[in-house]
Amino acid sequence: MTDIWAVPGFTHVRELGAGHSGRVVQAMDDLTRTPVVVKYLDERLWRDERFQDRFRADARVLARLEDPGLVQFYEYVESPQGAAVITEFVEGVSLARLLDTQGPTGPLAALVIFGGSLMALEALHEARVAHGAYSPANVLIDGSGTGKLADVAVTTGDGSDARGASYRAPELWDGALPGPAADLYAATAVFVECLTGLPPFATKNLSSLAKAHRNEQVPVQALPEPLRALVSAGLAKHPGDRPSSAASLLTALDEAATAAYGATWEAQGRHRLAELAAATAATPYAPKPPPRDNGPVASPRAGRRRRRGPLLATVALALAVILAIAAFVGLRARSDDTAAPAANGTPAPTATPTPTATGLPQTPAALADAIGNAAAGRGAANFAHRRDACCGNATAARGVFSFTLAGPMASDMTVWSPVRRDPYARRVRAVLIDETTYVAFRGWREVPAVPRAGRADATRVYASMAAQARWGASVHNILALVRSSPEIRRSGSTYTGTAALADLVRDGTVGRLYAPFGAGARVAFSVRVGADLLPRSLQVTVTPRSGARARQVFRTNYSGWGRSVSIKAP
Ligand SMILES: Nc1ncnc2c1ncn2[C@@H]1O[C@H](COP(=O)(O)OP(=O)(O)OP(=O)(O)O)[C@@H](O)[C@H]1O
Repeated sequence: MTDIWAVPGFTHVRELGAGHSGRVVQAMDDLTRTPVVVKYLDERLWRDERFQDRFRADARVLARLEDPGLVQFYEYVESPQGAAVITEFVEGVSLARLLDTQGPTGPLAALVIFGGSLMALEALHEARVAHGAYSPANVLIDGSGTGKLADVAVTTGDGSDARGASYRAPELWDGALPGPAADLYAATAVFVECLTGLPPFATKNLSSLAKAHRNEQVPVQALPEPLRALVSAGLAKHPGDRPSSAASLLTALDEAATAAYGATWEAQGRHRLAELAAATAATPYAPKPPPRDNGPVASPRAGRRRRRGPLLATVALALAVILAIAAFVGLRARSDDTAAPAANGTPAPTATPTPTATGLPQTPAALADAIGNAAAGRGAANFAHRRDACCGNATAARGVFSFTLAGPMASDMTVWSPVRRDPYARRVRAVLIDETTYVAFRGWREVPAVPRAGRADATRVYASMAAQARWGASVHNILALVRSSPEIRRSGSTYTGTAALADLVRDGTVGRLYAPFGAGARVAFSVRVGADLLPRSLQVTVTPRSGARARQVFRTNYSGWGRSVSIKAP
């Protein structure tokens, strides 16, 4: 029985819950002391050979896939007693719980959730894996308002999960296996729920729900007008009529959002989402047991929200504001736990005591000084960096850097293209010291910062990817972004702002990162700090004047601040 089997090498900390696909336990990796989640698969799944075959293949891909929008997959363990999936532990709340306790999120936060999910789905689909069970229960939102998709590919796809039925694409009701187009349908259905509080077809039982998904018109009248076309496209009945990829739906989303809500929609939406996540974390919650597989399938949240009167909504809002303030302290206190697992599996050192909210920096200059001093005091950290681009140029890197306020950061990293079949998808080590980059591609080679004329060979391409990752992940980048922002907004431990591109380009260190985007590009950022004011994550979105089609997103997670490193030329 799965209930009595425990994966060796992990100490259970607490039960997180049990869903359709299994029992979920927070645990500690005994070797690396990293917090993880162990999902013990339901017997129905691990005894299903078709599931096993498919999941083994997906697990091999997922173990190599790193994306800030996906709960990091670590390992799939099989034994005669059961099977378990080991993943990253996310300190946060599920979107299901957020919707359950807070109701609709408002359009900007809904767009941030939808956009973040599409970005993660694009990474998955590029790797030829479908999520297969996208639903609010499988979107986890951390304290900075960043969503991560959990439970990737953990589904038989046989439609036996009644709770997922509200998001299930028409073709799945007809027996097709889950594919990318079904993921787009599910993500759009969840977007509708974020906007309205109800999934698109909130009907009573499986057969009328199946009929609605197959035949009923999408009810877009209740949605904000500028977002209707997005929903109609994502919920097209025929998979072939939906957008051709998550990236193309994301482009449409960005264009619609910018036209309707202005250039700062994303920063505002993330801010709102972080507030909602904080209020959710502070709201007592007892999830309802999942509906019986053939029972009513309308979202368990639906009935409750439909009955909410205006008075109740006002009281709930007031309570949420109070709780958000209370939750802020709690989230900050725990923020060290949320750092990405270190590149070498070493968890971050223990946090210093939480400062009070009134002691936090309030202006861009004060924040930059506080972060710079904190980082210089620790001197080194692990980082995981990813640059997602609409059309090529994607880069992933993971490693360690050393930081001083005066000089450029020295970095020792592994760098690669996360795009499948890209000629640079092979992982290569690079060491960057001052103006020199050393790349280990067919033996170590030294590449000067200003390359000689001539065709770029692989070593030089990797050197340029590593240089971008170094500056993209750098503390200098955070400081330049914060300093060039006319104002910053704080929500919990996350600061958001909009930086001035011209100032960034003039910056002697990170300028070369932004120069190619040209005048008129829009730079929005959000940086999450720990209680010790050390950076934990950074997200930067650069939208050139040419629009969303050329949009680039840089994301970096930091951990292991204060580790001792010595980065030397190889
Ligand atoms: N990686 C994770 N980090 C933190 N919490 C998690 C993680 N994965 C799941 N959880 C939490 O564990 C609980 C149970 O998760 P589970 O996946 O079983 O729920 P579910 O999605 O409702 O079920 P299912 O997908 O199996 O139908 C949920 O509260 C979920 O938020």
